[in-house]
Amino acid sequence: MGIITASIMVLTITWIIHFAFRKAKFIYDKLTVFQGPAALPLLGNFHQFHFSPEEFFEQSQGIAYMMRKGDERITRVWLGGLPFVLLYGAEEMEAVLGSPKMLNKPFLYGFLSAWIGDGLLISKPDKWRPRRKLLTPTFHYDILKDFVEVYNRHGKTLLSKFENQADSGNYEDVFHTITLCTLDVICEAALGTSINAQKDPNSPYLDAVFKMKDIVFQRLLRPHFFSDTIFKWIGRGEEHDQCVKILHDFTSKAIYARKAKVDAAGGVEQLLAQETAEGRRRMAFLDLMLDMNSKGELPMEGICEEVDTFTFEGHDTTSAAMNWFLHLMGANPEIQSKVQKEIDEVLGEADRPISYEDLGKLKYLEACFKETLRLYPSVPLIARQCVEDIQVRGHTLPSGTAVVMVPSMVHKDPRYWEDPEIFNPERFISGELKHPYAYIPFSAGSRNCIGMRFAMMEEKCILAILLKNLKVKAKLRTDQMRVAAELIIRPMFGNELKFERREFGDYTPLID
Ligand code: HEM
Repeated sequence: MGIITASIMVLTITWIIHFAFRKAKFIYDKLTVFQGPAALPLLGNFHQFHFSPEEFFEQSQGIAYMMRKGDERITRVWLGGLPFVLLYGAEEMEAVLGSPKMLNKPFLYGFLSAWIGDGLLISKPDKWRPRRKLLTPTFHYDILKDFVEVYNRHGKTLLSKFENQADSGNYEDVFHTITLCTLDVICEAALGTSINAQKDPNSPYLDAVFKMKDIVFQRLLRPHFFSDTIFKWIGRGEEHDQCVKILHDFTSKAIYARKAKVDAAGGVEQLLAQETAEGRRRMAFLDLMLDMNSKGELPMEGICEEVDTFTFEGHDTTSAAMNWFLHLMGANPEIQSKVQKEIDEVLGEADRPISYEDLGKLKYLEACFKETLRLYPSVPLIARQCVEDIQVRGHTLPSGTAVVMVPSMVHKDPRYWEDPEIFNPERFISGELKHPYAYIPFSAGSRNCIGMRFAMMEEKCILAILLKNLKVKAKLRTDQMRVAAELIIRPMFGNELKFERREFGDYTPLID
């Protein structure tokens, strides 16, 4: 019996090794057609990378540029035994992002799962498909209109902070201040309750949000912490678990409290009608999801993971974009004046809230925002996992390969963009995209950003409030700014801005 068991074990192990070896060889053979830096056995290109926010991203882009072959924008990198393929051409992006076979995310996204569960951002296609179909109508304009009041209110709080800064006459790094504002917006939109981040920035919830992002990012940079066991044992596992508890306690308390109100009123519609009659109707994504729950379409657990997903994905991305936009305004005074002229024309002199209709008229501001995202797409890398072989420009990307797409590179490809380094919003007014996948700040294809319209409206509203009332100047020129790529891209030396109050009709630039 012992001999039989031992023989079966030996045969099984031999078969596994044989299978793994054949698979590795298959992948290796397929990937050798792509250019990439020379790799060492087992280590791959690991030793050639510097795993820091300012270096890793720059190095990856540098390698990708250096290794390009003809018209192809494909580079291969081995991190240890793991094959990665970097793509940065529009055709290549289309082959991946437009493919129904490429909906899986690589394991690295899983480091977020303790926080955002199996929500839209990281779920596997079988779970993702029906969930995305269910939630897409939630982001329709008819619903988003209701959030304009939320953008206005939190935008005004941000304005009052910057007005105080204007009175001091100092340059200050505004990155964190803006993040608190976008957190206020997304938490209220998702949960229906205000977290008052701008007024009370020291709450345990906020502390946990910032710590958790740092923990996840630090883990991404340290492959020896990829294993859960090692991470828990010698990494920041304990701190991680404490943060997750605080984050989940906070959101589930709000979710279950709202559910209790819905149940007591006899349904979401009844509760909203009651609240409207009392003059305090405030819609949130949560209400829509609780309605889905009452129809048996979405379990409570699903609501929790999607609320956490929206709050995670919906605050840093919008904050990064708003920060870069203000930097670019502060570095390009003529363009700033043009935006202010449009704001004055659309909003007039009176101090009034911005309406949904106003947002539709702010075309030049929108072009400036799109141009900001071209130069500084908030999400530095978009990745997919091949679970079957796919064809990219006549080559096979074998199953098992992780594909990493770099939006900032396709956004600066001279084949699609004239003078790609220049901040020129006019290109979004007059020009047409030369390729639909040449501009992908919100990703593209069926797994693109579900919050894109929400984000565009939020940004336009808050930025119009700020620029209606303030002039801005950036301390550094754009060519002096360096990018640090974390979960989002941020200005490495901070975003130092100075403000001055402005009146209707004043288009003179702010000078030192
Ligand atoms: C300027 C702001 C934003 C930018 C640049 C942005 C960008 C992106 C990108 C590039 C992706 C694809 C990520 C990937 O596949 O790895 C994505 C996905 C996603 N975003 Fe956004 N995002 C923004 C704002 C928002 C907001 C405000 C929300 C929520 C209200 C949101 C919710 C999501 C969700 C849930 C996904 C996953 C979608 C899916 O896989 O079905 N995003 N976003």
